[in-house]
Amino acid sequence: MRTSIATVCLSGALTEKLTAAARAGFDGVEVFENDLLASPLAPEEIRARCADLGLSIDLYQPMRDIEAVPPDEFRRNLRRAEHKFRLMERLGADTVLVCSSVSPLAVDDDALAAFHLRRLAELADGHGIRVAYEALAWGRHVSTYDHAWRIVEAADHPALGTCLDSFHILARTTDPGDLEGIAEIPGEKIFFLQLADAPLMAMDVLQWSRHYRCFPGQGGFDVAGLLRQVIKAGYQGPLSLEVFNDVFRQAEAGPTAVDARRSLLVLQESVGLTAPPAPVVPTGIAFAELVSPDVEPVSELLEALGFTRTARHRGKPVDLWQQGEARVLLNTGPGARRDGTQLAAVGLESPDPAGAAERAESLLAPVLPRRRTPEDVPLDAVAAPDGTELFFCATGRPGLPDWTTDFVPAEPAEHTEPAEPGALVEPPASGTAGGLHRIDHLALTQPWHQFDEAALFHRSVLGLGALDSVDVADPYGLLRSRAVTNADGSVRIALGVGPAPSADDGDRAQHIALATDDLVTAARRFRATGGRLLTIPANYYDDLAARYEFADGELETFRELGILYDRDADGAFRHCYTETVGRVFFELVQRDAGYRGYGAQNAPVRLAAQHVRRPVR
Ligand SMILES: O=C(O)c1ccc(O)c(O)c1
Ligand SMILES: [Mg+2]
Repeated sequence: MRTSIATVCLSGALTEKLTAAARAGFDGVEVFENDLLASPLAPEEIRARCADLGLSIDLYQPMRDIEAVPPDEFRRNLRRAEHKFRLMERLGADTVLVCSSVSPLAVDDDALAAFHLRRLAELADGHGIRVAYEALAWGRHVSTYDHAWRIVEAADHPALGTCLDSFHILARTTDPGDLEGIAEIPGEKIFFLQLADAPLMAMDVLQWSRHYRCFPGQGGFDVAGLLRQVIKAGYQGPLSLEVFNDVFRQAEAGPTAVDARRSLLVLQESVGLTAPPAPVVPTGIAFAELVSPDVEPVSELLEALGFTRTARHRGKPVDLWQQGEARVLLNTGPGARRDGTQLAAVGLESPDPAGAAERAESLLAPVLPRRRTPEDVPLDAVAAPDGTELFFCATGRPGLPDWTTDFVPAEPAEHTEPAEPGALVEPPASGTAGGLHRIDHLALTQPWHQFDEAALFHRSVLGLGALDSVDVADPYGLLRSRAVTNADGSVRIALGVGPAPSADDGDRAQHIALATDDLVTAARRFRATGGRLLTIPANYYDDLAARYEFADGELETFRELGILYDRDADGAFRHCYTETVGRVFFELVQRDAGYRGYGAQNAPVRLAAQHVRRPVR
């Protein structure tokens, strides 16, 4: 089906919006009246610009407060409509959206509403224009799709149909039975379909609609269930996104348009309209790559954690540090000097790296060059919305490109023969010196305007499942966090976001959580080798003592080492934190098999402790 996007979804001037929509691959747009009014371009010029960009103008909107008003008012409305129809002819738009009236002048009289809409449709017809009547969820007398349809049916004019908007429908009902009436509407009388999702919130519906809509798949509505009914009805028009959202209004139009189109691609797949390459769910974290201009502090930290530098890239200043199954690449190449120490890339162990990349590409993930230098093993990689490079890896699996073959053992120094594929998969002789054996999870703080996009990206592109988002109090704002994981928890990524645009985007913290079976021993070893753990206030431990019972001496040990504790119905979680280098710190975690969380309960205390250690700017 054709895809379309309302100009109100995107930031910027009309021409910027149109360019962004076209670049993201939309077929058409809904032109919002305000965007046209504010544009220096004449309607003919807008029409030409759209044509140049390959965009159709699928809808002009909105027209308000037309129907069921006193005769004088209606006469004025027709005059207004005549103006707009002439404008639409110049624009080359053949469908206009009419919202159900919110005017205090409107009366509760369906027959009158039908009569007025019929008169409007007759006038529109003379200009070759169709009228699509939409029930606003807060309409004065008409606020449901079935009511709007009854009026359209009664008006009985070929140039009059209805517009369905998933927000207005799903904001008013969560009962799938209430959607079944949609399939009863003749498909050709559904003139337009607007799609939006929204987080489930208990608030005034108009405010909810105007500020919190999001793209399908980013909220809590069953947009797919609604779309199935619309398809069942025989609807043939475009799938159009209409999202009013305070964040998207500020964010750059280009990336927002891509996020929007990805959401539609995923929605179309979910109802069986399209069949892109299936997701290939990652089965583990092959490596985390840090780039850093400060080799020494990072190396010292890795050493104190018990990592061993086992290999070096044969062509670049990239070292492989290993401990058990935990692998950290430390890249000190030219790119490293730009932004300080940060987590720049993640290797995801993939059953089918090429298939994973095809899936990602089909969902508009930027594909990265397969080789960083001509000698490198060709690896499939894409960029996540925050710029993190995701490599789809096959570590030591014959027949597939193996990233470890680009590395040669670090010792002895003169040894430069390329290693056999898989040669580095075995833990080095040092084994798990620090008692840490794998990466438990990665935590990536997203740019403030990309949180919803990031969650949708990781779910749809990587096939990970998303947990509910949680709010976490930071001393200087409220953070949101949402984890995405695979089924067995061998891949866990905690996506986070700050409260507002950060003054310095480089502040976005990232961390690597390393798993241990014995946190107390691991923490002691870390300290004994010169590592510094984040200090946690005594008040926290007094509170723990009130909430849980501990074995003799356990709480005192936690207090001494700065270990935080949480539990859910299925198990306990013990964790502590290293100091931060650049944007990056490490977490040491001991997770009982059943525990599913990330210690969010403790995050406010941890965040406050990290602020104490960092100079306030
Ligand atoms: O919030 C509004 O006024 C408004 C306008 C046009 C629409 O299509 C809509 O769904 C809402
Ligand atoms: Mg709408």
